[in-house]
Amino acid sequence: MEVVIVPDAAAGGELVAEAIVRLLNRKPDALLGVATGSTPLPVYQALTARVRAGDADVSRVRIAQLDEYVGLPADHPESYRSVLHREVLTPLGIPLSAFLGPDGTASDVPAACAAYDRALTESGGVDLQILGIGTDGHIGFNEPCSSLASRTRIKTLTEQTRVDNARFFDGDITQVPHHVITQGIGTILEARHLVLLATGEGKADAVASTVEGPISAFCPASALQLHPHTTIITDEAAASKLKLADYFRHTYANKPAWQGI
Ligand SMILES: N[C@@H]1[C@@H](O)[C@H](O)[C@@H](COP(=O)(O)O)O[C@@H]1O
Repeated sequence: MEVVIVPDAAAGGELVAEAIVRLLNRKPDALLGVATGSTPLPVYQALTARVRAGDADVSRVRIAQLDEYVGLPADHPESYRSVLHREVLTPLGIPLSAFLGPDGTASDVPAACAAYDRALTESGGVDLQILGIGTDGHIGFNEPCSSLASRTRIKTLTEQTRVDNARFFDGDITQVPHHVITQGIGTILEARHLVLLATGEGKADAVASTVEGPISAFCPASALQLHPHTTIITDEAAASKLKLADYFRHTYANKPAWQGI
């Protein structure tokens, strides 16, 4: 697990955009796993700038969704499909035909979950998965005590996550769905490169548990310790509870630039 402490969210966005540019130059039809939430937005902005500057061609890239609310119509502005359309596909000029995601409106949700999990495998697997982290250590919508071997399935949100996400629903928690579809932790761990971003003091405990805590379903993101290629990118505030922060800084400062993340 590599931990990179960056001065601010914009620097983190540029670092991840650079990793995606390198990936696309090596594999133009890469499957890029994207997350919602406010943390990854600087990545999408930096990537859009790099693509517009001609550094990478996204005409063959494919995009995979991490999670989705159950029951929100697909065209609801806060369905994750709509959010990703707005924040990722439209700015990058990627057509919907290149987008893979679960159907949050399906009448048979377990079947929709299994179909999406299968589709990810059949499409060759995710090459680079962008992740945010919840204040309780969730990744995707795998809440604490999710099985570390879980596959894509329906989950129930904790009260804390619904409170955190109410800001996207005019601050009204009653509008935040209780149920979601999320790639499982086992599914997420199949991506070739996992890049988790965390910014702000509110994520400091979750980051410390993820990086330095025991591997435990109580902090779902700690499962990333099992993955051979995980990069954790944090700002100073989110890194503030890491005991090994100086070691991580030293390691990254002495890494050859050609190596990337
Ligand atoms: N399902 C999403 C997660 O994928 C995201 O990581 C988390 C944190 O969001 P933010 O980056 O806005 O703090 O929010 C939601 O719960």
